Amino acid sequence: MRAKPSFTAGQLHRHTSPDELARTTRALRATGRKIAFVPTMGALHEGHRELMSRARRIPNTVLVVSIFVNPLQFGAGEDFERYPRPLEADLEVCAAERAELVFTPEREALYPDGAQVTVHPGPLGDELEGAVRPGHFAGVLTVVAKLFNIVRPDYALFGEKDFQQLTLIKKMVRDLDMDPHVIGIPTVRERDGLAKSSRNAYLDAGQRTAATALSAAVTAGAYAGAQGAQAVLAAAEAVLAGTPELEVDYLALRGPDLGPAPDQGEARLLVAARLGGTRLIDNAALHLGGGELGTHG
Ligand SMILES: Nc1ncnc2c1ncn2[C@@H]1O[C@H](COP(=O)(O)OP(=O)(O)OP(=O)(O)O)[C@@H](O)[C@H]1O
Ligand SMILES: CC(C)(CO)[C@@H](O)C(=O)[O-]
Ligand code: BAL
Repeated sequence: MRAKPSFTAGQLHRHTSPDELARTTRALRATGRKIAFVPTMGALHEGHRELMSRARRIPNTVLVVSIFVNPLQFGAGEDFERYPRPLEADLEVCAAERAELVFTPEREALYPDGAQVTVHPGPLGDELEGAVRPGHFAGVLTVVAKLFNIVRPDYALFGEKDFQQLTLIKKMVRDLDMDPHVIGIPTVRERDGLAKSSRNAYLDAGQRTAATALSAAVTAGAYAGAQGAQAVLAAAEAVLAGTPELEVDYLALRGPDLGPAPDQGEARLLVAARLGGTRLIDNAALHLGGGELGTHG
């Protein structure tokens, strides 16, 4: 018989084995505690801390954080190799945020046979981020589905910074009848508006200044919402045009679930751009038409 996993409430426990983590979360659920899960790729910053802090505030929950740089979601020539992996500092952040379980699997533990069976994200997976990063969302949904099966969370928290990812995870949970309640958390920003992101560490001083144009563009677009779609795009484009260092991959106005934008009502403005070898994304919620001011999510 397998030993019962040892667990001391209030302490951080690190697991690298999927089986061991699954047994621990199962045992915790049997004691009546709920599981709140924050999946990450590490290099933890204030955005991740906000997800953890929100998770912790759900009553009677154990906070589980995963740290795994998922090779399946990186394309050839992307930054898988150089992605920052400051594990010791990350474990300190998890402890400071009072996580009780942190999962840091090796690649072989999650993909013992490679990844032959994967999750197909459907048409939205080929649009926006998916058009620029083919296969990215199949990689994201596959690892998230695996992590959900291992952790069996009651709640799973994701950032709105990666809005298309959040939308597709909600869709996967609905379409594949999964259990977790998916919670989206608004984007945490630097004082000048730049969305916090692990990839901001790649930026040199000049690029860091230029990077503020992404949030400035979606904010300008959001505030033009009352004048309609054309005005939104024109306002955002004007900001982007003022920062020629940015190579824009897309600026797109969509509905709140990333379908076509409505003539009036809730919408999302999304942008992606490259600065040298660094790719950044941002987005904002807005209200189209009706004379109301847009909001910045
Ligand atoms: N600024 C932020 N505000 C809120 N949530 C965030 C923020 N940045 C990342 N997250 C969320 O944290 C989770 C883990 O993201 P990840 O580890 O990829 O961090 P990241 O900073 O987005 O990294 P990257 O630079 O690779 O995009 C995701 O749900 C993501 O949306
Ligand atoms: C959800 C995720 C942890 C899957 O690898 C990743 O895409 C991320 O960090 O946003
Ligand atoms: N935060 C999204 C993960 C990625 O860009 O690969």
